[in-house]
Amino acid sequence: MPGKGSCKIINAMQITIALTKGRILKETLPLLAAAGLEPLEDISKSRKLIFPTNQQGVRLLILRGVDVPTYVQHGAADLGVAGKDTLLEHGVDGIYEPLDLGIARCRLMTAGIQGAERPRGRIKVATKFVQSAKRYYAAQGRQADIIKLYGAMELAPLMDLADEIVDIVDTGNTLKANGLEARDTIAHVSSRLIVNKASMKMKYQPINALIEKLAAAVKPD
Ligand SMILES: Nc1ncnc2c1ncn2[C@@H]1O[C@H](COP(=O)(O)OP(=O)(O)OP(=O)(O)O)[C@@H](O)[C@H]1O
Ligand SMILES: O=P(O)(O)OC[C@H]1O[C@H](OP(=O)(O)OP(=O)(O)O)[C@H](O)[C@@H]1O
Repeated sequence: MPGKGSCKIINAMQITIALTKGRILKETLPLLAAAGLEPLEDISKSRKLIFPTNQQGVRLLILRGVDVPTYVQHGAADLGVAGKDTLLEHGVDGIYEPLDLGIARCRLMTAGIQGAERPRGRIKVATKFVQSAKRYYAAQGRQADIIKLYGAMELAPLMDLADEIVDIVDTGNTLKANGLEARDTIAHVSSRLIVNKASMKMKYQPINALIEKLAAAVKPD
């Protein structure tokens, strides 16, 4: 018969993984499957946010990307998968980043109107990546007024809301379709496995086993 304390031990071994929904989720699920971890139902056909898996005690949370580091930082999830762009914005206090999963690759870049001269003095920059933009322009010695947007950044230079934007670029098609050109690369982005620092200590064995299996599943560059 299990004693009173055994429940705690089982809970301590519960592993919660926060996944970023959308394009990252699509690329994460095959990696998890290769590591032997699969949700018990089709996530794409469900409105649920928590999914048990084929491994007892391991569950998946489906979140917006921006919320994944928050769940992991506070220990509401032990592990997470998030884009490097999101991690650069959020900061990595209380979080380890042990593995580059090599998925959802893109670049965080500055962009502006095709052929337009870049302003010399103070520059207006529209972006949802406020922290990364601030750091980037400061490192360049440029004075920048950062305007926070939540999407469709490409519109900002066209409507004269901003001189430049800081956004994700992959093929460059979105910029081109809107008459913009990519300028400087701020960061190379891919999705990372992140781990709560306390969880890494308390649940070292199962977490490390998962990291090793995922590392083996990651495609080399
Ligand atoms: N065109 C792209 N190619 C490859 N990876 C991308 C691309 N766009 C975004 N990503 C990566 O995927 C992550 C999620 O982007 P996605 O566009 O799916 O969601 P979002 O619009 O940023 O967030 P939400 O849907 O929560 O508002 C980004 O944080 C980035 O790491
Ligand atoms: O260089 P490209 O290949 O065109 O990709 C870049 C675009 O991809 C992302 O948007 P997404 O397609 O995810 O749409 P979103 O606006 O919903 O984020 C990102 O915000 C860029 O707009």
